[in-house]
Amino acid sequence: MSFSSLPIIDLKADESTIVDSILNACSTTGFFYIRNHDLFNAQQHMFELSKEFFQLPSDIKENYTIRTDNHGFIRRGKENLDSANRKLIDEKEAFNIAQAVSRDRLPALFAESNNYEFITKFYRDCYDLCMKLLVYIAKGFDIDLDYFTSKHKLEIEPHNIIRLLHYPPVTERSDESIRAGAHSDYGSLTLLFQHEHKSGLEVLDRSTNSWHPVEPFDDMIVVNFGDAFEYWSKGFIKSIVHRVVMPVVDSTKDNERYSIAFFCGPNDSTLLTPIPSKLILDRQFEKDEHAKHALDLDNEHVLTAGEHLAMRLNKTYNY
Ligand SMILES: O=C(O)CCC(=O)C(=O)O
Ligand SMILES: [Fe+2]
Repeated sequence: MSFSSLPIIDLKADESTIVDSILNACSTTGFFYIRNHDLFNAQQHMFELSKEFFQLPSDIKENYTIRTDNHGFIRRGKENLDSANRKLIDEKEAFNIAQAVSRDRLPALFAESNNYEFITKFYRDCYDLCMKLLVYIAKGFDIDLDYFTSKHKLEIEPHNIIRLLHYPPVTERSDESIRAGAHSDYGSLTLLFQHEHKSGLEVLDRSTNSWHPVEPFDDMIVVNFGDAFEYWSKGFIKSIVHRVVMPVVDSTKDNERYSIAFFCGPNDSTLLTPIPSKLILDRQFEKDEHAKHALDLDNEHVLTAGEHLAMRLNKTYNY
């Protein structure tokens, strides 16, 4: 398994194969594809809704501007995912849908009964898939099977976000912009749905400082680990740095891109302390440049997932 051919995990394989291959992905790339999931039709419908939403006039979209609860619309130019590089502006717009948000915080398109019901079900399916993966990961680390799932309780305060992303067409390429700046995700797991085979996503191999493209297979979900796992595993699992680069401009090819991310995050009070696994018992946390920048490792006080999330969001948005 390597960055030039990211691991593919087949959810229809037998359990021990899945557990072994996820553990292998954990210790190598931190990014993998999953195949044979049941979300393809739902994902296509979610993309249709997303396209309809982003076609609305800006003033309507801006009625739902993001607030500190991380729910709402993020206009083009508002977000800078690479908080270490303030000059690069992200050429994208996004809509974050917080779980269990009240209907009046949703645009009419998403609040409409059938669509609301559909989005609620899509949410639940993405959450359930993440919980399934968390059980496999716990098995791989030989710890209690509910070790991770018990930190993602829906009835406390769910920290899951569906994020619809739209990267508008590009007619001129500029070195001053990027589609999504280099960053790691802040929670535990991310599911990323790609669409119409539009590429641009790249992952960083932190050991060699080299970028590798992630091929867009629409029928496979890309999964990556977020910062919580780097803390929990003392860096055995890396929260992988990724970005979306500008497309090559070719007037014969449409380069508009849509993607959808499902960010799964632990409950606020979850401690970011090492998991009780023999696999990492004697491990020393490697503090490379990214870990120093994104994680608060020199602090004596043990961070909670809520504190970490607040710190990362503050660096990303200026509300
Ligand atoms: O659009 C993509 O492919 C990636 C988006 C992403 O990494 C993010 O929003 O965190
Ligand atoms: Fe990301």
